[in-house]
Amino acid sequence: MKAEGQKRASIRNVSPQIECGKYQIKRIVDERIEVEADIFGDGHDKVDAVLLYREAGDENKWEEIPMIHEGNDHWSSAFEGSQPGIYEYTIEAWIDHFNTWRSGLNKKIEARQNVKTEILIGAELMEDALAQANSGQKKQLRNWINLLRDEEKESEAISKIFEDAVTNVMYQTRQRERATRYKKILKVKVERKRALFSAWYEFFPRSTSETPGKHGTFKSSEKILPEIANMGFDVIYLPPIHPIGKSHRKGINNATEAQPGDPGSPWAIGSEEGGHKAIHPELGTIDDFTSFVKKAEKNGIEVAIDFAIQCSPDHPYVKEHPQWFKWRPDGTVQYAENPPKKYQDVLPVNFETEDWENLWEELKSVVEYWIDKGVKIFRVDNPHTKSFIFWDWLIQEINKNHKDIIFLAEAFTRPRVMEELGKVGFTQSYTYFTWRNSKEEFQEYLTELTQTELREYFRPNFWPNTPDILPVSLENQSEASFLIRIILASTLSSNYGIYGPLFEFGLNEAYPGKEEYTRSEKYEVKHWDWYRPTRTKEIISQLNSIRNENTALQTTYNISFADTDNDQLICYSKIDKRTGNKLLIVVNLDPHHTQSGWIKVPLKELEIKGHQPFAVVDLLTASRYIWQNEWNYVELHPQALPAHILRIETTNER
Ligand SMILES: O=P(O)(O)O[C@H]1O[C@H](CO)[C@@H](O[C@H]2O[C@H](CO)[C@@H](O)[C@H](O)[C@H]2O)[C@H](O)[C@H]1O
Repeated sequence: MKAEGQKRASIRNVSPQIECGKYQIKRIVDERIEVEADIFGDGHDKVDAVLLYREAGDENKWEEIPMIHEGNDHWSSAFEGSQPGIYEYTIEAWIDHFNTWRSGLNKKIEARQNVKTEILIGAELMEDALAQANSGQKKQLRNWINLLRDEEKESEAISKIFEDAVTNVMYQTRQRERATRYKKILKVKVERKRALFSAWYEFFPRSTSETPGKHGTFKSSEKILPEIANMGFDVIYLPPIHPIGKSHRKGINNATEAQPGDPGSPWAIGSEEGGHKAIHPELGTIDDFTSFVKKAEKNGIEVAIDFAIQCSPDHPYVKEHPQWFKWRPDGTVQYAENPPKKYQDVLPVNFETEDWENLWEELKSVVEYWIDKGVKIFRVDNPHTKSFIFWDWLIQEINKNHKDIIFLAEAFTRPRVMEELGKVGFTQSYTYFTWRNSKEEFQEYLTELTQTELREYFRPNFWPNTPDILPVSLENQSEASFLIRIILASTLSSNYGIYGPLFEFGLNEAYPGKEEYTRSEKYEVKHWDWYRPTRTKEIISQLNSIRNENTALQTTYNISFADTDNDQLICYSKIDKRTGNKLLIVVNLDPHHTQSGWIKVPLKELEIKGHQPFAVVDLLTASRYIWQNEWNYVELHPQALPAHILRIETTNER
């Protein structure tokens, strides 16, 4: 290229990008993508730069946004994706000759030097700009050139040079052939809002019958939808809904042998009644399922199903595609595991099979089958025991025709492995929240999730409990512990979920020596009084309404921790600058004792002027307080309410 050797701007350290642009970063619609870089030229000439972005596939149609110099050669700008899809972005920078000349001229004027020649150079720069100008701009440029060349009008010329009109025209007509384009085109996956803001409720449809001892169905599950909607959940997640195998079926309390009548674990997918595209007959028919999905939608709830790639020995795949399993010399397949857990009732699929292409296509067809039945959210079971390269392919393939599909990675494993799943495209991920307990642990973990590179690709979903986990923080604990955990989950993270109705009923009995529920629903049909009111239920409804009404709780990435003088009190602010919604949350982490102390309100971040009174309203109790100082006293009784969710009202309001 002709101008290649004339390029003088350097663009370095561009962020965000993951592993040199190998993976896409993640955002939702209308969420800002702040792009930063070090941009500089040789010598002392001034540089300028623009951020370029476009929807992928829209070749050549770049939108441009000026970049701002933040100082020390560091530049920034931001853009947003207006609809779900892949967007591309890059940077272009160049030596800004006009601005360089004008600031030199200014210095000479200030030093009272003769600027006659300088002004003539300015006229030449304007002449160069004519080639890029439209007809209106050409007219303006010619007038200014004449003025700059008129020796009689030097002072008029000087004041013209510094006018905004000149700045604008010279900016719009700048020469770009010597501009440097950043060497890479980076990508961001823009998703629908639910990818970042969701409240999940997991339950077993088989436990929804009104008659004790009877197997629940999709029809009986429909009846409890209003109850779940009243609590404010917007995603229902169902454990696998497919036929359950009989061979090596598990019994009560994870027994490796079932007794007659034991229903088996729903994750033991597949029997002579069908596999991953079939419905467990006792739950109903495919029509019952689609009707359930529609009823849920009417209640403002999306249905998420489980995608567990494993097969009971009775699954049709085992006979039809034996090449997808790793057979041992004794003619058996080693059962699946997630060490130290053993899944004796299921066979893992072998992702190293020679027939991997057919396997991948079949699994893709499973996801598409359920999308066709109205499902848009998949909770993926143990994705870390399947190959990353498969997930990378599958998620991209599905997103080609369905940009609104959400995949939640259920991987409680090593950090690097969980991170890789986020990188290859999982929309949301389960986290270590379940095992974080102290103020220091929460602060450290949230800082890692929101302030490091993880922020770009790992979207957390916080779960206080799951059918597999009754954590120590809830085991044998009272209502206060359940409230503390759900207040933390729903306010620290914009995506959160619970396994009900055990959570709202406060069920807390663990299997001896394990972090699991005793007599787990995973191996039994239960009978619950779904309509039993509990205080936890009431507070969950309140929390979900607060989340819906306060945009500051609709992202995880605006958290900022505040000082407290008591380690049992954790305090954090959440601010939405666009809407002006400002919250300050204080939680007593001690479920057994009243804790009191002083919290330091981040006045600057909340835009409160020091020593001016401001009102805070507790959204949980509607109590209103006027505070004046930076440090304020709080006292939280866990048996009453273990937290304040304070909305900062207008400053100076009494
Ligand atoms: O391995 P995780 O702890 O992440 O748990 C998930 O996957 C398990 C395997 O699918 C699943 O385990 C349940 O189903 C198994 C297969 O039927 C059975 O052997 C286990 O005893 C049972 O817990 C677990 O529920 C799921 O969340």
